[in-house]
Amino acid sequence: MSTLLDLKNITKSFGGRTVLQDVDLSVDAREIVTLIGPNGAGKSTLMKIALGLTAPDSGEVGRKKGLVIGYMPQKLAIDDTLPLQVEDFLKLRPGVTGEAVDEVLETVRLSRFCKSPVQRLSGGEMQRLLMARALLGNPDLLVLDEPVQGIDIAGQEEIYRLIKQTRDDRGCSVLMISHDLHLVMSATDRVICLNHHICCQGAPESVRDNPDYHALFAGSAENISMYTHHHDHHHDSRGNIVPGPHDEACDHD
Ligand SMILES: Nc1ncnc2c1ncn2[C@@H]1O[C@H](COP(=O)(O)OP(=O)(O)OP(=O)(O)O)[C@@H](O)[C@H]1O
Repeated sequence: MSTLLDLKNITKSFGGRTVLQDVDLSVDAREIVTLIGPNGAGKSTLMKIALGLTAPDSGEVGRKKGLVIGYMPQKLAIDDTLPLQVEDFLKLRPGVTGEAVDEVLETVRLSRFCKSPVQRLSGGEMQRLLMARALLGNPDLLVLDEPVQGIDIAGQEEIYRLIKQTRDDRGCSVLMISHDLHLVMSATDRVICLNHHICCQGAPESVRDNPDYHALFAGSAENISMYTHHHDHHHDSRGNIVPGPHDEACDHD
């Protein structure tokens, strides 16, 4: 199986504060990998390092030769007064053909909106349009930064379904950030639970049942009271790793 992305021992600090400590991240061909973790855990920083937008302080970043990446940002602000139809927005990409635009609009199920002003799209439709734009270059790897932020549950389910369908149909890999393990479960092969370092990773079901996941999302993970966990580390108030168990972090035991 070929590996598209291979990051090893990535460490990154900002202003003397360690945001990523010895983090490994790999994405194989046709694999869907989801990064989850609390606010400020370093997810976007790791993604930017993977994309080559930020340099790590140390560690190795390997990308498959000739790798084409399609990036979908969290949000895109478009001036309300700008007269811009959905299909014109996609045609802004240099060298894109009308045929390619029709094809990606079909993929994200927005064909019927091709003449609509982008400002009239709902939150979920706008996210699908951003996904269409990311697909225009026929990427080997689709990188999605919180693709469902601010979208209602039905819209979220649709986008996750679409992501999985896109991988199945196009054979591309996906790396995405999410805050919600429950919703991404059906649309991901591997979940990496990040809080400055990798707390746990694996198939979604194994992460869901992992005590470290429950410790990280204490209070928000479902059925939290059912779990008893024994950590070999905890996090201080700045998120740094401190060896040994922490009674406060285990309040819900
Ligand atoms: N360019 C920067 N300069 C200084 N600090 C930064 C920079 N980029 C990120 N940080 C800090 O690094 C930490 C991790 O940020 P990052 O955006 O990677 O977290 P995240 O897990 O994506 O968070 P969220 O879920 O809130 O988006 C945060 O405390 C952030 O303030």
